[in-house]
Amino acid sequence: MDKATWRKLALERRDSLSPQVKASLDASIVTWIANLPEGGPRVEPGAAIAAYVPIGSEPGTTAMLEVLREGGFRVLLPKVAAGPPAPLRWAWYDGPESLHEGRFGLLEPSGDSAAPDVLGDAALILVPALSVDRHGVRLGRGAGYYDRSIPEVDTDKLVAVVFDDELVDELPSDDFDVPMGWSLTPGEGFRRLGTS
Ligand SMILES: Nc1nc2c(c(=O)[nH]1)N(C=O)[C@@H](CNc1ccc(C(=O)N[C@@H](CCC(=O)O)C(=O)O)cc1)CN2
Ligand SMILES: Nc1ncnc2c1ncn2[C@@H]1O[C@H](COP(=O)(O)OP(=O)(O)OP(=O)(O)O)[C@@H](O)[C@H]1O
Repeated sequence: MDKATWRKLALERRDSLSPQVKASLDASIVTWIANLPEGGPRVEPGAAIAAYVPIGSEPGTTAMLEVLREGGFRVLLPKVAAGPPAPLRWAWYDGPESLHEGRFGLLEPSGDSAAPDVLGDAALILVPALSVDRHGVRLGRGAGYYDRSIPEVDTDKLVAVVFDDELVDELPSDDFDVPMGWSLTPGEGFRRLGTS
């Protein structure tokens, strides 16, 4: 099965989740994040953590940004620039009222973008994904934004956030795919990838 077919199937499955089931799965994801670093990657108090603003059927809610802030972490969020796919820009999260709609219906911080290399300061990067496999291969939305943004980042800092049935044995991969070191799912929490 090619990436496009995997993507289509994952999106169809996500769209078929009832609002109640989705809300309960999202709440579990928020709890795992609120309990960091328990059971997950090492992060020091006050560290910068890059996250994303979940929209539509994506796993999680903005509550995960709030619990990170309440936990004393500084939160970076991606901003998509105009034009063809390019490395993501990053800005600091400053509360729900500071988010506004950007490209593709995404919610982004309204503040100025930080320096392009600010991602290097992040202790952890929560990466939105449609699926991830046990070797760390991530399936995203297909524009290559994250692959362009994180090539230099340590694998141990990269966490693909997916629903449990989206953690699979093997996905098709390309040379430019940046491997993830962890998955985060509602049922299993943080799990290391790529060790087998
Ligand atoms: N919440 C969230 N934020 C994120 C991502 C994500 O997957 N989720 N990204 C993960 O990379 C980046 C944005 N990547 C995206 C890539 C493609 C499309 C997309 O829907 N493309 C459609 C065109 C839709 C339109 O033109 O309105 C397409 O290509 O068919 C959206 C976002 C950065 N921020
Ligand atoms: N580092 C890179 N530099 C330039 N182009 C890239 C890079 N990484 C990926 N691409 C291009 O991006 C396109 C999409 O890649 P892929 O299907 O892996 O996206 P994805 O990781 O699923 O998407 P996203 O990161 O937006 O969620 C490919 O056509 C590929 O050529």
